[in-house]
Amino acid sequence: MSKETVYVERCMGVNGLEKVILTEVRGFSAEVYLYGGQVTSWKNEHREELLFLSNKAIFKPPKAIRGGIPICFPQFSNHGSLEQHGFARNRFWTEDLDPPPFATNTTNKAFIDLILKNSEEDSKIWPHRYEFRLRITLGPGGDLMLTSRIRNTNTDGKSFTFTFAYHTYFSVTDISEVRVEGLETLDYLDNLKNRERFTEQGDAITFESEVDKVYLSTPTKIAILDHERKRTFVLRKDGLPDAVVWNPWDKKAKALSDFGDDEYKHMLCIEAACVEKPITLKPGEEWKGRQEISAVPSSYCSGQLDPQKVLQGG
Ligand SMILES: O=P(O)(O)OC[C@H]1O[C@H](O)[C@H](O)[C@@H](O)[C@@H]1O
Repeated sequence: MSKETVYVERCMGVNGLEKVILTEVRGFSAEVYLYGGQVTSWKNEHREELLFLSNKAIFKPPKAIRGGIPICFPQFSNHGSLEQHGFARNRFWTEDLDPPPFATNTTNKAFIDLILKNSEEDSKIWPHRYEFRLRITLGPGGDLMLTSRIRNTNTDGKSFTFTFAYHTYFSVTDISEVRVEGLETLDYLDNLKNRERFTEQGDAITFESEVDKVYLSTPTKIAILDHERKRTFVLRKDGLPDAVVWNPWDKKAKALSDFGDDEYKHMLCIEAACVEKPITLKPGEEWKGRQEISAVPSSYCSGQLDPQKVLQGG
């Protein structure tokens, strides 16, 4: 008798924190912690982990979990008076049992709806009422989709403004063998140079030192090529014009207490974001931001493998 797929399973994760495991028929899976509303794992049909999660990640509030896909809301980075990356990543989300319908109906079965609302405590630092609905879906082909719907439910007539990011940590074999496509020639703000604005030169983005840049008005599709593993991640986004690229490299890695000294070699953050032009919502208005990631064999998507290596059969 064939084992039936359990698409959504609720269980306990590290330190007794609640988590949800999504599984698809072909064997892909994803894990989501209610703490942070955070994806911490995304595996392909061979059970290979596709996201980076630090060996030193701390699963203990109020610390945010280092890795996976933290949600930065209502503030990205330190662009404002709130704590770094806002508070959504270290709050307990709840399951949204009756979410409003989506415009497009799909037949996906492996998904979970989460919700975060204002609390009395948070109102002291961010005096607004809101409903943040997050749907996390694992598609039949293994794609991981995150859809955020944020609604202003203020009753005092006030608008609110926020910045946002899906802070995705991709797992890569060797950062010095990784190339990012889709951000060439774009303008970016360099966080390592007081957010000064520059224009990207050259035709490929590769990595040989610390990087912390906010690329502006990027295309909706970005590819991350892991040459060594011959795997390409394709990130598609909607409603999120910017893309943050971050790798702490050796020195900054050492300064992070929840990050191994050498782990920077095996991760790259590419973050679908809205940073340069914050979003403002009037009471009753809703904003939607979507990210979809997939992992495909490199030759399929790029067609730009190193000719030298191709010739040598490497
Ligand atoms: O250490 P965290 O608060 O999680 O932030 C990690 C990183 O997130 C983003 O990528 C920012 O652009 C970086 O400046 C920051 O260092």
